[in-house]
Amino acid sequence: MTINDINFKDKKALVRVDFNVPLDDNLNVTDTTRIEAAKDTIIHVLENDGAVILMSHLGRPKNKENEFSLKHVVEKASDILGVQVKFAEDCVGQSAIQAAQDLQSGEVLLLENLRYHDEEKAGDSAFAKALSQLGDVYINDAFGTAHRAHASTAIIAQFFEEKCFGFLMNREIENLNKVLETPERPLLAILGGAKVSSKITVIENILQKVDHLIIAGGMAYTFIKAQGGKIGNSLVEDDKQELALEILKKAQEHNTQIHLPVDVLMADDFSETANRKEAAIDQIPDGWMGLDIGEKTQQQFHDLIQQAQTILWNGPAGVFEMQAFAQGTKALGDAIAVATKNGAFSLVGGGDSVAAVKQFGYADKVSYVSTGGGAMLELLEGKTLPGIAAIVD
Ligand SMILES: Nc1ncnc2c1ncn2[C@@H]1O[C@H](COP(=O)(O)OP(=O)(O)O)[C@@H](O)[C@H]1O
Ligand SMILES: O=C(OP(=O)(O)O)[C@H](O)COP(=O)(O)O
Repeated sequence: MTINDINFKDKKALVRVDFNVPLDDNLNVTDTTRIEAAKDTIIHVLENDGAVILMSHLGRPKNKENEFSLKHVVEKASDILGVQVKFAEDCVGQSAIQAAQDLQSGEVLLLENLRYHDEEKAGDSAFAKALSQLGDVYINDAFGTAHRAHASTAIIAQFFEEKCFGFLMNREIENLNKVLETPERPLLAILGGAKVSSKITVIENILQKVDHLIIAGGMAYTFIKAQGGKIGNSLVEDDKQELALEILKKAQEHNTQIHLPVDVLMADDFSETANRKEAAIDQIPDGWMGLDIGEKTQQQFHDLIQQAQTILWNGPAGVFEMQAFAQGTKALGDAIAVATKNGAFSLVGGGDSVAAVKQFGYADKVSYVSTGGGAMLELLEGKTLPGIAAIVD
């Protein structure tokens, strides 16, 4: 059953969205991407004479702290949707039931943070049932939370006859499939970021599928050291060196070419004002650390990216949060933008990678930017996401 098969007339659609958006110190929303991404699903229900009840979590509250209240999101959501969004002080109980009952077709109601109740994360069945009684149809459009087996994502679906994914969820799955299932080749994956250990399953799963794999960022030094290189004080996970060698060997078996940086921009301190120098990647002296890829590497990666037909990017090439070490990540973004303009399909995902792409102005120059961090990584690891399985099953 897809969203287009459902008749929403005079029905209330209970829509799980991921409105887990960043707020500043004054509790204003600073990035509206996830709200905008859910818009077409919400508008579809309204245009088909239904009403929408939105449910989401915000942050990781412990004790119903005000800073995690979804009331801070109401104004931005109203602006984006072009409809005044109503708000229920709780997601279950009398206030929620009354607000849902009063809701008319064409109206939108946002429920208070699901995680104000421990039952949400516990995947509590009675809580899921109570939520389900607010609506007639269930739509899951919360891709960013699809890797969580929570009440509103994985448990609630069983209480509905009519249930489906929203448009965002469909888009995310479709675009990921363009990379993982039916890529135009050559397929290139670029993995960066800080730790090998947090992405090891991604590397292992990706290795079997891609033609080329670039390993950049802080992750690269564990591979360089494992091969006998001198990495000075660069980030390293010594207990993962053996694994790094195994990965290099496996890549050969799969005929996958792994590309590591050949040079590095190093610094004598982890700070914006540190002294900086370029060096060969395996010749970093003690007291220095690699914080970005060097110019030669940027050029090599640029050329490699131009040869790819499908490009997946997760994880920055350096400490891009500091301007002094942002150049390598910018160069990757630039190269991917050029390749995309020339016809390649490019997908970017991961919290920090997406932040970098937006910060440097490449969000509109790649084919698809995922709204999921952890969710996208788990899909890349080859896992089935509970939020997806609950609808498909
Ligand atoms: N050479 C490096 N040394 C230390 N940290 C690095 C290095 N390169 C990148 N990083 C850091 O990695 C972090 C991002 O990693 P990660 O969370 O794995 O990315 P993503 O969220 O895109 O999956 C950034 O904070 C960045 O500063
Ligand atoms: O922002 C989210 O995850 P992400 O930062 O990995 O994309 C989701 O809303 C999930 O939140 P959670 O990691 O608190 O379960």
